[in-house]
Amino acid sequence: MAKIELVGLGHKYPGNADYSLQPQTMTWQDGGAYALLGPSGCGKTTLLNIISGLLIPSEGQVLFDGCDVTRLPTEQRNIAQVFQFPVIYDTMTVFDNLAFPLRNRKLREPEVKSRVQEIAEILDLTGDLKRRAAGLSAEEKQIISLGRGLVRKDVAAVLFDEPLTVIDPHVKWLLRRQLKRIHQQLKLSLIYVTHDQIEALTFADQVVVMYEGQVVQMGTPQDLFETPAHTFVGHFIGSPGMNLLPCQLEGQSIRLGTQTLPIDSALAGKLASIGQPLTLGIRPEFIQLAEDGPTLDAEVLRLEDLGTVKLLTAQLAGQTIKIKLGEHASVNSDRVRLGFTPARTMFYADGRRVA
Ligand SMILES: Nc1ncnc2c1ncn2[C@@H]1O[C@H](COP(=O)(O)OP(=O)(O)OP(=O)(O)O)[C@@H](O)[C@H]1O
Repeated sequence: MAKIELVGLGHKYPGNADYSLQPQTMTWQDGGAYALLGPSGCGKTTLLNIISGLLIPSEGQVLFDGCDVTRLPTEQRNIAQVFQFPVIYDTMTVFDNLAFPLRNRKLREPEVKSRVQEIAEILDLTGDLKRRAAGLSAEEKQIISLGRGLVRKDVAAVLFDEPLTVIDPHVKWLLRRQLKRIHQQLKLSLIYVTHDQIEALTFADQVVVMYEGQVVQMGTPQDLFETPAHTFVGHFIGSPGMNLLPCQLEGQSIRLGTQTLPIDSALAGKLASIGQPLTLGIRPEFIQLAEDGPTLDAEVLRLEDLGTVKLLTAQLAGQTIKIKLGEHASVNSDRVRLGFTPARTMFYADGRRVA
């Protein structure tokens, strides 16, 4: 396993004026389970291909444990890859498919056997080891592809590119949990590309969120939920995402339309130094119906019962705002007073969190 460093790494495809990957520097720790998450076109595949060696970046370097591998071909990087669709040998048995990467590295047969058995057990393939791969479904073949990716202990990293695309939703859920267990047991460095936030949040210790060619936040699922570093993270993570409301600083208060919300003097001082248009960000989970204390008045648009929670949609300062309430909450008027939890109220300027 290796520590992976990206140093001033950026990429422009030939003929493109703009960066598909904005120049950036970051470190991916040895043994970490990382998910690379972002919408279509944000640059995930470009970054993964640079790490795997399929693409040479137009600038910057990739280091594996301090060694510059930027221009090394994939075969010389000592990585394993799992793609969207199965890559296995139909004529071989499941055992031989799993053993292939180990035999290729000239491991001794007793070691091959014990490692294949270990992986087969985790992926629930023990009963299938003697079967020929040709007779298996696409889903079963993809599980073997996962096993082939995970079977070597000596790889710098295992890279997954949307590996569960062909898998049925129920099995997907089980596999995500198994992958997490494999990571805990085997301590492999895993990088998992996905555009699905549930997949990223259940699999990874660290989620790397990409937006318009930039990593806008690398953090635990809890960090992304509680302190989004960018409005995109606030909006993209969570269901529904963070409420984002344009606002102005006015002395010791925040102005939202015709209403004001008092803030403490340290925060006011910090925001005064920003000198740019501000956006207040608050998750639907951190707004309450309030009777006293600082509140904001909002017009009720609708209240939906989602089973374990109720979702209130309201209008505040010309903006639609979402509030998650308890399952027994009721709203008996067309106006409500809302309290914002101060510690969960974030401020952004030009997309970035400033307080
Ligand atoms: N070979 C290429 N030549 C020119 N531009 C490219 C090439 N490959 C990707 N791009 C552009 O680079 C940007 C990032 O693409 P990339 O495929 O890395 O995004 P992605 O996040 O992986 O998207 P998806 O989830 O759809 O695969 C996009 O604007 C895309 O159009």
